[in-house]
Amino acid sequence: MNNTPVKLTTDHLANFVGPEELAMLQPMVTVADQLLRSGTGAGHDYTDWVHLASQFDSAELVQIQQAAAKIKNQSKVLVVVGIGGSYLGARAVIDFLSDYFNSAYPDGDRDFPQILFAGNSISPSYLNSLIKLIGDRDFSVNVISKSGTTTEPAIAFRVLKELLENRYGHQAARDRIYVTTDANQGALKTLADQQGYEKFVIPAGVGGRFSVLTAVGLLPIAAAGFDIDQLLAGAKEAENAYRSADLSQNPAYQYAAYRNILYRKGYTTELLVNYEPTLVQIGEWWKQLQGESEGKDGKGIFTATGNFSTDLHSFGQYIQEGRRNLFETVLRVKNPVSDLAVPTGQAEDGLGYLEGENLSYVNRMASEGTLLAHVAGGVPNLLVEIDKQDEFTLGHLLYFFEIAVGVSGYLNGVNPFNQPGVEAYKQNMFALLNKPGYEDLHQQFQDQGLI
Ligand SMILES: O=P(O)(O)OC[C@H]1O[C@](O)(CO)[C@@H](O)[C@@H]1O
Repeated sequence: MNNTPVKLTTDHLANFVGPEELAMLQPMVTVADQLLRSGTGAGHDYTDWVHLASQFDSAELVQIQQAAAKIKNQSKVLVVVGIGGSYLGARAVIDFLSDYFNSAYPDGDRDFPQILFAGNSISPSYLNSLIKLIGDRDFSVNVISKSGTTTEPAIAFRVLKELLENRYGHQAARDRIYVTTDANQGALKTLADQQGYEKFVIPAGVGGRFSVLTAVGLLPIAAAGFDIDQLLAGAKEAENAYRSADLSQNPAYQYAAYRNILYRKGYTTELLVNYEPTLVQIGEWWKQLQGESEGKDGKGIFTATGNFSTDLHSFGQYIQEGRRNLFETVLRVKNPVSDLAVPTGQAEDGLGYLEGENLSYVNRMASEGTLLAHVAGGVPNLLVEIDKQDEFTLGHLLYFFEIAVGVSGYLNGVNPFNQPGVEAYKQNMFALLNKPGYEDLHQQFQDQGLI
């Protein structure tokens, strides 16, 4: 267990959680584990992600690799169209593994297509800017939607499809469109069948927020030039590492259990904190994973992110001295991708004490200092440390959070695999837009003078 590339440290909880409290949760964790793994818990139809990596269909993997190679040959840009779980995982992985300014380099300096994301908002300015950025470069589109009916990606896809067809003609445009959707249903599936687009399947038993290790994430990640075999290998190792229901043997379950203990003590907001901007999108992925899985039935930890040390200069004051309902999970990279020393011989700036020190060391001391200050200020801290930023480690880390939230949801007595609350805004939006089928609500809004 100690050799895993993801390490959970809970020492800093000593002031907040008694030594016996974790053990007291063991019976509940055992039940939650059984619910999850035996397929008898609420939402059990959506738990196929538990064994995705170890049971991945090798023929599908080949299809993904071939499509990625084809995209590389045909295009300088791949636009990934999707929202929520249909883009957050790919974006998180690609950001985590990429050079910071990869996207800003000229095409000639990039070995793989530039990956752009669309359909994750309804902003017309964003879409116009994206089209401007594509310019006259060759591009392909991977449209991803499990339901095949989500409004945001559907609009973006319609726009980009038209752009492709205008540029390449109807026939050649088809060859640049890759569809990832449900195997049997949805408007996108129907369209893909009619038009003969290359199709990838989101397994029925895997919800959007758990789909990063399906074609949803793997095709864009492979197209960006990253090693999806290693990503899956890391997740597969994690399947094994976190299979025990025994809390003392399972750090992912410990994470779930400590969160539950803290939540019941009134620590109702969790910040996932990073000290490396390449982790920002991991935080975005994690927010959906946790938020949609746990925030229901009037319950659940509210999840947010802290991008440090940047945010220490914005809401750091609140964390240190504001309302005491926060806890932090610090996600730290032990060995950064590259290092840089503070230059020597410049006396005036007051940095003499740092001369020659590596920034990784300074960054680590910033994280240690912050952790000590926040704990002293009444903010419980958990630490999740990863060795390095590579595909294998990331695959392991993604699974760590997934399996933890599955158990965590059951511990809190909710169905971790549905998201009924997301429909509320959609209903209102459809009624306001006068979508067929929403006439009654449209009328109500009209009567209230809202439209
Ligand atoms: O893949 P789809 O069906 O377009 O859904 C995108 C996202 O929208 C949600 O269904 C919420 O509406 C998420 O759960 C999901 O990840």
